[in-house]
Amino acid sequence: MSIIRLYARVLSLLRDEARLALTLALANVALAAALFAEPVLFGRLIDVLARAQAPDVPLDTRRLTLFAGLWVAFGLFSIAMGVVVALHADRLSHRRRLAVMARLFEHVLGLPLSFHGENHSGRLLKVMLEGANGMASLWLSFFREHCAAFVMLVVLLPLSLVINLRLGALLLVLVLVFAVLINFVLRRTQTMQGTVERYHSALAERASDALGNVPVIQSFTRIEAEARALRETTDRLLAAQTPVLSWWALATISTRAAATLTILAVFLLGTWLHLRGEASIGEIVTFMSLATLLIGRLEQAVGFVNVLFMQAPKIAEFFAVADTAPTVADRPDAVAAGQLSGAVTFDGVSFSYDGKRSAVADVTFAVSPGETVALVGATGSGKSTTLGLLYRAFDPQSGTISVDGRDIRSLTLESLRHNIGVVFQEPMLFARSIAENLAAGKPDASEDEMRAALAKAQASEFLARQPDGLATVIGERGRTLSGGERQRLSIARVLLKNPPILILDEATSALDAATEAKLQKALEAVMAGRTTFVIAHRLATIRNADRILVFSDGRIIESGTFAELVAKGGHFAALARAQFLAEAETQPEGAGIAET
Ligand SMILES: Nc1ncnc2c1ncn2[C@@H]1O[C@H](COP(=O)(O)OP(=O)(O)OP(=O)(O)O)[C@@H](O)[C@H]1O
Repeated sequence: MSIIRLYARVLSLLRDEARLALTLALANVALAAALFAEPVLFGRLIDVLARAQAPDVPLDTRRLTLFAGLWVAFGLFSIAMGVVVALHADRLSHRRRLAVMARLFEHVLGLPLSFHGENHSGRLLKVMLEGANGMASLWLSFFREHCAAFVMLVVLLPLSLVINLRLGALLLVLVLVFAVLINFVLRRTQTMQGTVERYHSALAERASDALGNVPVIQSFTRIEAEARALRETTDRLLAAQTPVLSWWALATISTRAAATLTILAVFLLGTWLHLRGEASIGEIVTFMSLATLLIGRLEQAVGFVNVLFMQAPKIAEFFAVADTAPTVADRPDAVAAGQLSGAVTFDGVSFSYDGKRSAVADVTFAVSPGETVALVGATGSGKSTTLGLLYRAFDPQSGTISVDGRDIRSLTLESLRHNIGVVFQEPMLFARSIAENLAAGKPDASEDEMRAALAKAQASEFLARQPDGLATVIGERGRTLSGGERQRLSIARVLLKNPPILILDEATSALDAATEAKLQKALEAVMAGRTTFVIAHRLATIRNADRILVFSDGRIIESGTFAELVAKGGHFAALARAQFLAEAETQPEGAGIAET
């Protein structure tokens, strides 16, 4: 996207407050006009005074008072306008900054998991904050300085030509020199600044990745290595940034030099014209003031291009995220699902993350409401992906998934997901209070309901240990809790949601045998009357499933009850035998499959 188009898009984001923005722009024009009047009036005053120097010419007090009065009036008007613009421009840009940030935040939350898989949260946070801040600085500078500066340039130049053609031409040459110079520097540095921004994003990603994994860094004694890696990125960033800064420093110095030379040239040319009787002293004074004003505006314009240039890559990244269309979205004719009963059908469903290798291949099965179906198979065989397709974390490339006979793509996403509760492999908790985490399951849940859900999830006793009970804040991703406590909390969360379809993705894997056995009973009570999908590596936990689907390389290779599959003597039977051996070796008196 060219820098001009980018800027136009940034300004177009003010359309929600178009009237205020337009008023501010007009106030800027008025300001520019008022500022222009000052040097002209000053010149006129000098001429009135100069004329009175001649013998027999009295001082024209009427004109003197008129010009002085007008000058005061324009001065006061400029101050008043300036205050109005500064005050409202500030508020407007802050309001819009927060609004675009909030809009992008909502948009990003709705983007598919595949997008989040490819984009680190640290990078996204940086894009959101820096992009919005960059736009705010452009809006602010547009209303505070640049709108007036550009209007003045457009108005000043032709007017100065009208006042004195030759002196005006000098100013025109100056503007052209500025334009050529800035264009040259822009072209030289645009790609470089893009690289700089990529390093900035990499830096944000690397730092937030490290901060999210402090336990690993400390236990693997990686502090020095991580700090070194970060320094390497900052060194690369600096190496890319330095030439850009040098070019812009050169541009600033050159424009300053051109400005000084122009002022000098105006003075010399003006004096020469005056000596030839072709320009009055007032005209020279007017032109000197005009040139100073114009140079001030030109330098502002250069400053603006510089700000725009530095912010452009950040804003471009912001727009790139904002333009990412959710691949999983409501169809225009999608309807609300209402309360589903939970009959689930997969018909020839295939899905690939990268478009090359299938994560799920031609999966077909049907589940009646209230049935419990277990998915087993080697790690990476496609179990989680299959169930992710059910709540439309992604859409399959081929095949159909239906609930209660209705294609899930004909239902609104929100109403479909309302009917499905997921206990994820990683508990995924918020760094908020226990109550707030539970409220994700049921926003209006009462304290009693929360306590009941925690009791069902075998979490009452751990709640009692928390210093502030339900109000206890549990740290980033629930870090202040043990793995088992996190899992019980996430189970309580889904119990509060009370959905007709339940997905338990390794829900009990972090629990000790005794808690797991207790929770298993609680889960069985919860599972009754709901369609439940269970992913479990420990086959003991799925002994009572109505049906077991055995996955290998994304395909279902066997299906049946526990007894049927063991009797069949295939893949599952081998898996079961291996686990009996493993459990017999490590837990001679433990709860092996035979005992549960
Ligand atoms: N977000 C992702 N992007 C790309 N590939 C992925 C993604 N998630 C999973 N995969 C790949 O898809 C395949 C199936 O993964 P999936 O998580 O469904 O397996 P699984 O059977 O649930 O494994 P596990 O038992 O270890 O949880 C794997 O090869 C995995 O590497």
